Amino acid sequence: MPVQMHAYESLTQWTWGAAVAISSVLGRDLQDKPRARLLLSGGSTPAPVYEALAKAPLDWERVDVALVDERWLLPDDPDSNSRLIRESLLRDRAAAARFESITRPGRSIEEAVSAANLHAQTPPGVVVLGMGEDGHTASLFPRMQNLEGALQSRAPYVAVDATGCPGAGKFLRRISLTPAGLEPAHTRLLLIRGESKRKLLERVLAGDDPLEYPARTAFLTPGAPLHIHWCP
Ligand SMILES: O=C1O[C@H](COP(=O)(O)O)[C@@H](O)[C@H](O)[C@H]1O
Repeated sequence: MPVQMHAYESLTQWTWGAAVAISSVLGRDLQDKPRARLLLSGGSTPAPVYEALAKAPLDWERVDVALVDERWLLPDDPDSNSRLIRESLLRDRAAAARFESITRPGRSIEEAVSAANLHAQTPPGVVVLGMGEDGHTASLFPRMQNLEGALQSRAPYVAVDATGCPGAGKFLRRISLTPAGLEPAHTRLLLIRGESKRKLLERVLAGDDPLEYPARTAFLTPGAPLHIHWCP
């Protein structure tokens, strides 16, 4: 299985280990190409890594930062993934990066998906994924209506309706990266913390049905190996 586990003893080691891993790949991309493209997840886990990454001595003006997924909220909403990334990453040196929010005032959800798909014509370099306690990744939730359609979509982003999925909380309408959007990335990371996610990860890695645990798309989708960064 194309999975590499990076287990750390502490939150500090995890934070810096993951941040250094991301920044070294971005640095290599910037040596080879005019611009580097980084896709980031939101949620409650990755902020410390983004804060550490913001200090990396990169030519951030040449880095495009975009979202793996977004809740159907305006980009300034405190619960939006955009806001999380603005506050945790787009500061210090990384303040110079170019950020693409998916949602915008006046944009319909269809327009937001089209805009995300337009941007996705430039393939991502690095994709940072998360995993919820229910085994979702991006905004692909177990038992979500038309999950199969999202998993098989040829579009990099789709709109989803997570009605009936407890893991989505009160954020039911969302826009999500699909496996087709993940596939072209040359580097994939999964950032997780805590014992319960470690146990869940064992179950996720032990099977091959993405409908049961959509987080399996992180390693089942053809392409780059998955680097899992975990700490207690
Ligand atoms: O809703 C979301 O959840 C996942 C996992 O989040 P976490 O709070 O369990 O770390 C996240 O990766 C995704 O971007 C977000 O929209």
